[in-house]
Amino acid sequence: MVSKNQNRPPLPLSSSPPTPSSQKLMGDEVLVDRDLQRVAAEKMVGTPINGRNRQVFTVVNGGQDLSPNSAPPSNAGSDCGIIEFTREDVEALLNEKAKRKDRFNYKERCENMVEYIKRLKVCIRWFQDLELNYSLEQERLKNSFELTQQKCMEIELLLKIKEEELNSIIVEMRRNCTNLQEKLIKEETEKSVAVESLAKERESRIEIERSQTTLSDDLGRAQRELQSANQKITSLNDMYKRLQDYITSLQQYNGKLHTELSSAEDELKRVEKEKATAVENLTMLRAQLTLSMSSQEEAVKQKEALTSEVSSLRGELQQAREDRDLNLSQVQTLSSELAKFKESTERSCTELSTMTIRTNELEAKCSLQDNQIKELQEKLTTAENRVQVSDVSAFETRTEVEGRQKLIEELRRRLADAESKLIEGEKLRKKLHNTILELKGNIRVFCRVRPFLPDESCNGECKIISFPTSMEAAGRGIDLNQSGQRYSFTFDKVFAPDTSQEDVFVEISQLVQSALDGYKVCIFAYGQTGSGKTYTMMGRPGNTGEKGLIPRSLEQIFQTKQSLQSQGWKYELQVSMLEIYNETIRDLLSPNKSSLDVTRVENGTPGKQYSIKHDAYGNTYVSDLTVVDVQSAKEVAFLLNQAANSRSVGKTQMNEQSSRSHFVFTLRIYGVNESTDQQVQGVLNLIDLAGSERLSKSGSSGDRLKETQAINKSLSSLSDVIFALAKKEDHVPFRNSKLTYLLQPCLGGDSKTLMFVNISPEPSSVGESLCSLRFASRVNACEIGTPRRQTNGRPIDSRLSYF
Ligand SMILES: Nc1ncnc2c1ncn2[C@@H]1O[C@H](COP(=O)(O)OP(=O)(O)OP(=O)(O)O)[C@@H](O)[C@H]1O
Repeated sequence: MVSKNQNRPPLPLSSSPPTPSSQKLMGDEVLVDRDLQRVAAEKMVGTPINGRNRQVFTVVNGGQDLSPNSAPPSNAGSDCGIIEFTREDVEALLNEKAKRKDRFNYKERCENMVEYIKRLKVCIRWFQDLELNYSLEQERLKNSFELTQQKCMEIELLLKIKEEELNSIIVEMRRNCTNLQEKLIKEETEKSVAVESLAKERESRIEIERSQTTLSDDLGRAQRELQSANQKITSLNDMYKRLQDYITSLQQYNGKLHTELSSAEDELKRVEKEKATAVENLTMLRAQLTLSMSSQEEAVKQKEALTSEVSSLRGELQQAREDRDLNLSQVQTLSSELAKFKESTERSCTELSTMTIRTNELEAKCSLQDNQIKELQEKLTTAENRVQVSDVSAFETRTEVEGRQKLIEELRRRLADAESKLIEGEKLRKKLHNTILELKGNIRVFCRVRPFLPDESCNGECKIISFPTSMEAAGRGIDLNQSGQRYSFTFDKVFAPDTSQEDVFVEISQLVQSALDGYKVCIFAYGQTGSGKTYTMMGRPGNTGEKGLIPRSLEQIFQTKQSLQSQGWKYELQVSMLEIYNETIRDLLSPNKSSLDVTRVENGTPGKQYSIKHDAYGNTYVSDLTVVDVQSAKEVAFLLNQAANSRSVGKTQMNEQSSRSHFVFTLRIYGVNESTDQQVQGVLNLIDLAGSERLSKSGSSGDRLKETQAINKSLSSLSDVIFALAKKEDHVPFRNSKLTYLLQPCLGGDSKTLMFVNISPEPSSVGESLCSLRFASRVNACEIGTPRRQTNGRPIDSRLSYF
């Protein structure tokens, strides 16, 4: 019964209660048997307890089948080896019947019972061990159940989240589904439409097939055209390459110009140095020449004195010779007389002695005269020697003077050469500078400082403006001193207060010439009130020496027009003048004076409203503007006078006659060369802007205040445009004011533009001057593109074209 057999088959699952026979047989032990049987059955084989099967352990233990033989290992009988019981063993033990030979042999019966009890005890111990193992296993399973439950909860939570996610996905998908359904419906409608159109297309296809034949012919023709177009493309490509080469050569030319410029500058420096040395030499030679001239004059004087002395000595000598000859003849006469007397010695001794005395006297006189003659001859020789010496020295001086005169001539020639080279070099420098600027595409800026006016006084201490003298900055730099702080600026040219109107014009004459060559040229003057804008542009009325740029430009244009006639050029010139006053355009040449007053109402409608328009070719039009054909500078002068009388001027704190508007003078030039069939179309715009001062400075009120506000608005629009251009912004606010809209072609590209920034030297204007210089400096840095020459035909209605 007690078995050590491990391979014994496991106890079958059974919950059958102990048979009644065993109950009967066992008597009071039946209870024990039944309990043991139940406990063994329950604990060993997982018999349902309280009707519940312990199947759950199977699940908890990961699907491990909890078969009866999977019972925890038992230690039963560990003190006497491993004793294991099977169900049959236990049942056999419980069902074991007492073997009794003698029913009343209680001893035997007792022994049997003891034996049986022992076995039962072993079995019970086995059961107890088993129970202990089971309780341990139960504990372990409980723990793992809790763990699993926790995991379950987590999984449930995850599942919940997942479910929510899935729900939202489902909602989204449902929405998508609805959309798709809608799309489907739409597609279906489209499809039906498409089907319809397909039918139509089929019909049209038949139609097309019919026309295909025609098209095939066309295709053949088009292919031929394509071939010729391809040829054109090839030739255009060639041209493109040629243009590329041309650009490269232009770039090289530019580089060459740069090197030439630097070499010209070097040459200029060298020539300047040579000039300085030549001038120095010349001064030295001049001094020497004056010295030698004075010494020559002295020598000539000496020579004259000596000559007169020599002639007087010669006279004296002649006299002495004559005396001597006379004396000699007397001596001869006396000698002959002596001979006669000697012959007649006898005749008179007294006479002889007298005669001897006389002869002696005469001989003594003769020898005296001989001595005198000798003396005079000596004197003559000395005088002649001196004359010879002075002649030699005079000759020497003359040759020296001639040599020096030759040297002076040579130096003068070299100086003239150097000066002409200098002028040529300067011209070349200007030309190269112009070319570089044109290539750079910048707006050029000239700065002009006006002199102090008679009613303004300033001693050296309050000098706020100075001009640097260094080689690089000379003529181009200006320094402004504000409360001890120095601000330096450099422009294309800086004109000091003593620069004449003519000198200023010389600098812009080339630009004016460009207008005749077919360029759009725009020159405008910017600066605070009273800084000299009108003086620069128009000059001082009634003083021809102080004519401004506008009259001078026109004179030059008419002169050049005249001289170009011999080359076959014929020009037509048209003038228009307008002003922008309080953001309104006024036609200054309008024969109808009322048109100047835009606020005036005629026949129920207000005065003319001029509008600005730009076409695709960069031409600007001002509707209804008066354009006058002009033939001479005088005619223009007359028109300028007429316009000046119509201008809006007023008195401000800063200027007696202050321009309260922007004045725009336009000269349109249309040129044809009949011999070469060339055409050019240039425009010259000369603009005198209104003063740029702040309200506080202008001391304006009432109408003046309104004017100043309008001026400031348009000038600030101008600066906005300039800054937008400088920053290369996509949007440039040209339309913000009439002025900027009118100037759009000049500021936005195409044209050669020059700005004068006029500066007042007054210390009280230092703030305004600084603002003007800063603005001008930004303008100088502003790139507007490369100017283009306009050589096409005139616009359809050229009389409307403005810029
Ligand atoms: N370079 C100069 N040489 C001599 N006088 C000058 C010079 N520049 C300006 N002036 C004189 O200064 C005064 C003011 O000049 P102007 O009227 O030209 O200034 P403005 O800038 O046009 O002023 P506004 O904006 O008020 O019209 C005038 O009397 C003018 O003759």
